Amino acid sequence: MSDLLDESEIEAALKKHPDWELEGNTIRRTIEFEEYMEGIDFVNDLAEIAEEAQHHPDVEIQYTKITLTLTTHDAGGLTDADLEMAQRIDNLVD
Ligand SMILES: C[C@H](O)[C@H](O)[C@H]1CNC2=NC(N)=NC(=O)C2=N1
Repeated sequence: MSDLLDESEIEAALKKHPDWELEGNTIRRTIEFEEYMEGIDFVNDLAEIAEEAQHHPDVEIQYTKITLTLTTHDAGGLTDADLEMAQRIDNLVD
């Protein structure tokens, strides 16, 4: 089982990933796209990455606004797997 991150590790991670916010035992990022299908294409690209990593964000689609929520369900909170996926998502967006 992955080790849960402690408060200082989470604080450091959020400084490294300023587009993400702590929400309980998850981190969340919202991305606004110009067009609906741009967001859908992004979600499809992300799904490939998540499946390869076997670490899947929760995805909320609100027209052109995509909200991603990361937590490690098997561990009941945030782990390094979430930080690694947050970095991969940031790379995909940039
Ligand atoms: C067997 C499979 O690797 C596990 O169920 C994976 C799948 N994707 C996952 N995604 C997330 N976010 N948390 C998990 O604990 C998790 N576990």
